[in-house]
Amino acid sequence: MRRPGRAKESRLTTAAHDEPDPHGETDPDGCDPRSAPAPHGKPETRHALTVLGAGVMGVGITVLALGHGLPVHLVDLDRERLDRAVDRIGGELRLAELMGALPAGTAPGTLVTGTSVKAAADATAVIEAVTENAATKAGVLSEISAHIRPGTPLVTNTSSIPVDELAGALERPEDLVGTHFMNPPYLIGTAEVIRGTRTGEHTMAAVAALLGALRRNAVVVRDAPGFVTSRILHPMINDAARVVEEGTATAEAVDTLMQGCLGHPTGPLRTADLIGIDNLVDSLTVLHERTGDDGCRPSELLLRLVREGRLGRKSGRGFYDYS
Ligand SMILES: NC(=O)c1ccc[n+]([C@@H]2O[C@H](COP(=O)([O-])OP(=O)(O)OC[C@H]3O[C@@H](n4cnc5c(N)ncnc54)[C@H](O)[C@@H]3O)[C@@H](O)[C@H]2O)c1
Repeated sequence: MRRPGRAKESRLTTAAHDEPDPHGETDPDGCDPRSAPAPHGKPETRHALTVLGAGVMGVGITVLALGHGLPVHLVDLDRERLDRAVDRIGGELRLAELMGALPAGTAPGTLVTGTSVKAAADATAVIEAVTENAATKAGVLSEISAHIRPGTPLVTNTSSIPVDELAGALERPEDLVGTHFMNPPYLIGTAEVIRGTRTGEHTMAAVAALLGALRRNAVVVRDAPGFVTSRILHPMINDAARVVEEGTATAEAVDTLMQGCLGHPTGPLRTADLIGIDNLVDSLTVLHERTGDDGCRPSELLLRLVREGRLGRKSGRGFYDYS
């Protein structure tokens, strides 16, 4: 039951911008976060997230966390994207609440946005959801690890890049784990957790505690390109696009058959539009480069849609028109 006195429309309690730290190295209390002791034994019970990347997944993960009462510091390079993200987060929080996807009676967490990772010093976990590019991710993970306490879990939400590959860029590879939230994270109750060969026990315990606080069901898998879900789903969507490209059927016919005959919830091409076709092409490229599987080479149709700016729901048009 909802707590008395809390307005329904006030799920997004605060949307503030952080201030750049003029000294660059220390937190607001003047403590160097890197000298704090590493947490051992029990995982954190207090959660405060830093989410990197205010795109499709950064927004969705932020909604999930705020809706479960966790404070979030959302970081993106692009100030305009952050401003748009704040509007989308407000709308998606209301939608998630209407759909009964959030725990009733939980006061929403506080949202702060900013363009610098330095303000992440107090985070109990960092979730990275930046563009699916190994060099970009390695750079941003390595940068933020210098500003957080050793032992703070660094969670990459990569679709396909092996966790071990990203861990190679870090001084503390034991702090890195993969958690592949699906889109939208607040509606999909199961998350794939990828344990790299160097992921530490403390990180596994901390990510389990975090997913517990977010009421997600975790399935732990071994590290590999695309893990389980992307390794299966993304080549299947690529094949669906090839069927359209070859003129065998329209996108609508492919989706109707996959829904009606095979029980796919939306059809693979509607899923492509939900994922974002640019992100799908990036993920397929990662898979193709790392597995050599020709089924993962992005189809000409997907590449053309990206060239034309038809990125799916996020741009208003992909296989379908959302205008
Ligand atoms: N879209 C999906 O359905 C889906 C599902 C599961 C996992 N993923 C993965 O989640 C990650 C994010 O995907 P998305 O769809 O949200 O992408 P997106 O393109 O919508 O957003 C990426 C965001 O990252 C920001 N960014 C890029 N470099 C940055 C940096 N150095 N620091 C801070 N921000 C930076 C960009 O400005 C952009 O706002 C990718 O790794 C993707 O593969 C996506």
